Amino acid sequence: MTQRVAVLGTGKIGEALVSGLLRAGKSPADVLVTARRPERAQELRERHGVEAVTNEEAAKAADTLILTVKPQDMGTLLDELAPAIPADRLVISGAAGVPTSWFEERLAPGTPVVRVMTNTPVLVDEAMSVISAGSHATEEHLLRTEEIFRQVGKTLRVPESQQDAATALSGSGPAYFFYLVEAMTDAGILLGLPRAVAHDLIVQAAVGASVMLRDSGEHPVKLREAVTSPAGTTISAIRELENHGVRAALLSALEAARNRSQELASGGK
Ligand SMILES: NC(=O)C1=CN([C@@H]2O[C@H](COP(=O)(O)OP(=O)(O)OC[C@H]3O[C@@H](n4cnc5c(N)ncnc54)[C@H](OP(=O)(O)O)[C@@H]3O)[C@@H](O)[C@H]2O)C=CC1
Ligand SMILES: O=C(O)[C@@H]1CCC=N1
Repeated sequence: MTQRVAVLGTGKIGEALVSGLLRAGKSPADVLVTARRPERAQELRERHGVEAVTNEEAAKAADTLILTVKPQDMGTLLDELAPAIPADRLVISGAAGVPTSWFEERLAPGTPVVRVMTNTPVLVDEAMSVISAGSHATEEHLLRTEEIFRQVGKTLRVPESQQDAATALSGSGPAYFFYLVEAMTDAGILLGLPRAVAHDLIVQAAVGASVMLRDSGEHPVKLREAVTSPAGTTISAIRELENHGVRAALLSALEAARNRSQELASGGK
């Protein structure tokens, strides 16, 4: 990877990506960042040894521009940036909801745009980055995008029509697991365990279950059945989950996340 990459709007996801690229061996000289507050720019310089520049300077100096501001801030960023972006730059949007056509309408004709939905496991090189091409993005642009995001985990190409669903499952996905761990740790407290013990037990159960899901090749139903003994403890818990409509709640929750992603299509509020 010899090209220069700029991350514009280096917040949580942008910084996680920068740190991942540097961990993977990219030279700090080939990574530019932008921030809207001077103290944030200074923090990024000190933490990562990268150059913090203005959005306009980034657009001139980098071949690949990765936009990681919030969807609601994308309009302001594009107003400032669009006139400064040469049409040969690859523009990658990391924002939820906003379609590639929205960028294409604002950028010079023919500018290649790729939409990527990654997730916070970028921080531990276990991200899933879901990638879709805009109408001017070629195979070369997709390969360049995959090369960047492969440094921090897995990548998957999907048609852009699937991006809002992918955002609901994968972009937001880690939050659901953190929420479950938090709730199950509380349950441990209810059962009289010290918080630290409850936390360690649930986190290790989550890690073990995740590795089995990824590596065993077994369907999750089979894995769950193997835990569920006749007249045992697990089925007693599962009955309560079913009584409380947890499966239905998950269907509704992910549908709501998909719907919210659709609402963000125009940099929604
Ligand atoms: N968090 C997540 O799990 C995921 C987030 N995303 C997407 O990533 C994007 C960023 O999310 P996240 O990292 O959580 O948000 P953050 O608010 O942490 O990061 C956005 C950053 O952009 C900065 N910013 C805003 N406007 C400008 C501008 N005009 N010029 C320069 N910098 C600017 C903000 O500055 P300031 O610090 O001053 O607010 C902030 O630091 C969103 O579009 C989101 O949809 C995608 C996948 C997962
Ligand atoms: O909650 C959000 O809108 C962002 C996008 C996916 C994960 N976090």
